[in-house]
Parts: sequence; C-alpha cells; structure tokens
Amino acid sequence: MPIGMVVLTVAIYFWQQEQTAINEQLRKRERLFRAHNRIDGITQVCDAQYLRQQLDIELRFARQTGRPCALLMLDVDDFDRVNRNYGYLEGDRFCRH
Ligand SMILES: Nc1nc2c(ncn2[C@@H]2O[C@H](COP(=O)(O)OP(=O)(O)OP(=O)(O)O)[C@@H](O)[C@H]2O)c(=O)[nH]1
Repeated sequence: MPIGMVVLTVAIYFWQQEQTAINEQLRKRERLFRAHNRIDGITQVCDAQYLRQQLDIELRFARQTGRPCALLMLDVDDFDRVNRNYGYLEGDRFCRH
C-alpha cells in the first residue's frame, strides 16, 4: 500500500476519534443544560418532574440490586407567616439558606 494511503487512513482514524469525543462532550453539555433548566432559581432545588425521573431511576436501581433507598422530605411549618410578617424577599432569602 502506498505510504500516502497509510497516512490518510491514520489521519481519518484520528479525525473520527476526535469527532466522537466532541460529540460526547456536546451530549454531556446538553444533559447539563437540560438539568440546569429544571433547577429552581431561588432554592437551587430541582423541580418535581426531575424528582419523579430520579425517583424512577433510583427505585429501579434499588429493586435490581436489593439495596435500600431513602427519601428525605423537609417541610417548614407555617412558612406563609414568614412571607406575611417579613415580606416575600425575606421569604426568598430564608429559602436560600
Ligand atoms: N418567599 C417565597 N414564598 C414562597 C415561594 N414558594 C412558595 N411560597 C409560599 O409558601 C407558602 C406555602 O407554604 P406551605 O408549606 O404550603 O404552607 P405553610 O404556610 O408553611 O403551612 P404548613 O406547611 O401547613 O405549616 C405560600 O405562602 C407561598 O406563597 C417562594 O419561592 N418564595
């Protein structure tokens, strides 16, 4: 085989490898972007749709592996009073911390 063909084949091989890596990076960025869109601006907590998807994944994983799965829920009692007494901006600040 002429040397030119060998060089061209190797070059195409590396070019293809690079394209695959770039595609993978783009897919990762897209996943991050989608996940980012599901995050509440104030609390930085993911939305209900994201929670449902993750629960689905985690429960399936727990069933398959027999490992335990836990869910922690927090509820601030009477949070409405914080808003009424100190205003919504203070309520938002409270949620952030
Ligand atoms: N400041 C602020 N208030 C919010 C936000 N989202 C919801 N709220 C307020 O949270 C209150 C609802 O909270 P709940 O937990 O349902 O009600 P609660 O007053 O805490 O009552 P209990 O949980 O039953 O004790 C409402 O007054 C909403 O307006 C937010 O992003 N920022």
